[in-house]
Amino acid sequence: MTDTFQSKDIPIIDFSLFETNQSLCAQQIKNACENLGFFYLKNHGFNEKDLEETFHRIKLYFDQSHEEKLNYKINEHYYGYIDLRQELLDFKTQKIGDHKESFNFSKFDDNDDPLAQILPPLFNEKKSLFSSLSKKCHQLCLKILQTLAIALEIPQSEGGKHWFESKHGYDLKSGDCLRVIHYPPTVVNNDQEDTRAGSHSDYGSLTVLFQKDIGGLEILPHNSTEWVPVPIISNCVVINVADCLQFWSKGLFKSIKHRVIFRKDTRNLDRYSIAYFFHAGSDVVLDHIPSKLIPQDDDNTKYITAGEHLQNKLNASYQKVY
Ligand SMILES: O=C(O)CCC(=O)C(=O)O
Ligand SMILES: [Fe+2]
Repeated sequence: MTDTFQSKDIPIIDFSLFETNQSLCAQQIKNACENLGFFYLKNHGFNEKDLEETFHRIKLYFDQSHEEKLNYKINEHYYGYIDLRQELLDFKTQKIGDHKESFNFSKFDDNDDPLAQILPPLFNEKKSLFSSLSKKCHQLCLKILQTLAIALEIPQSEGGKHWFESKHGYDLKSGDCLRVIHYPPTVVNNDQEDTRAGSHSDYGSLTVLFQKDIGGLEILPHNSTEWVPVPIISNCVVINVADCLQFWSKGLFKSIKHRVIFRKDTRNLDRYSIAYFFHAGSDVVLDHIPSKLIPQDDDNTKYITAGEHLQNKLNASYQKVY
């Protein structure tokens, strides 16, 4: 990767290839995960009308009073409402928290588990919209992992293209989270620093990101010093590799830093986005991926679980105790 990397170099992968030419799809996704760790996906299968309706609901939710939102504030499992400035993604350099508020949904339970997350009324009324989005994001990520397993040539005897799947079941306890985010306009004047979301990498295996109307997302490609905008491309979702998959693949797949800045032209506008953070089950041991393309471990390698990996990351990034 050189310093001349530009937005137009971010790969756009046509996911209809998953049905028509899986090995080509696998090669393209593997290349993107190895080189940049960030790519657009078109023909991803999400219904544009449902996404419109979801964004509309999200706006209604964040338009409510602060008191109302605090009735469902984030709990010890990291699900619920997260206040403005409460999260500090770039905890090493930023002095104040991100200029955003968000709501984290746990995975949706079909069995009416009494311990399941209680949703605010505005989300509960449209629960099926959010539950189907959560499940579709999860299924998409499973397919992406299938393509990686194909490209990694994981032997059939080890599970072949399904190797990652049982480790990421929707029914497993994990850090998976559908997050909706509202970035209000900045109140800080021009010569002071403020940011919508500080520089960070994501924690799990993969992230699916839906941006809408207002740009500001930027990436810092591996070995580069220049931030590169990730413009909104209609009908495309953004996929990125996250830290756990980078760790698990011994650095073959890149989890790169990204951030959301206040662009001059849109700093006075609200921005909304939706992210699905896709994780391995908390008890899954991040041991060797059976592929000759993954560097071998030495005998002293100590394996940790996906849950331990995530906890290390989370402990550092929240300012407040719950
Ligand atoms: O809102 C965005 O575009 C990016 C959000 C993000 O990177 C995150 O929440 O991890
Ligand atoms: Fe992120």
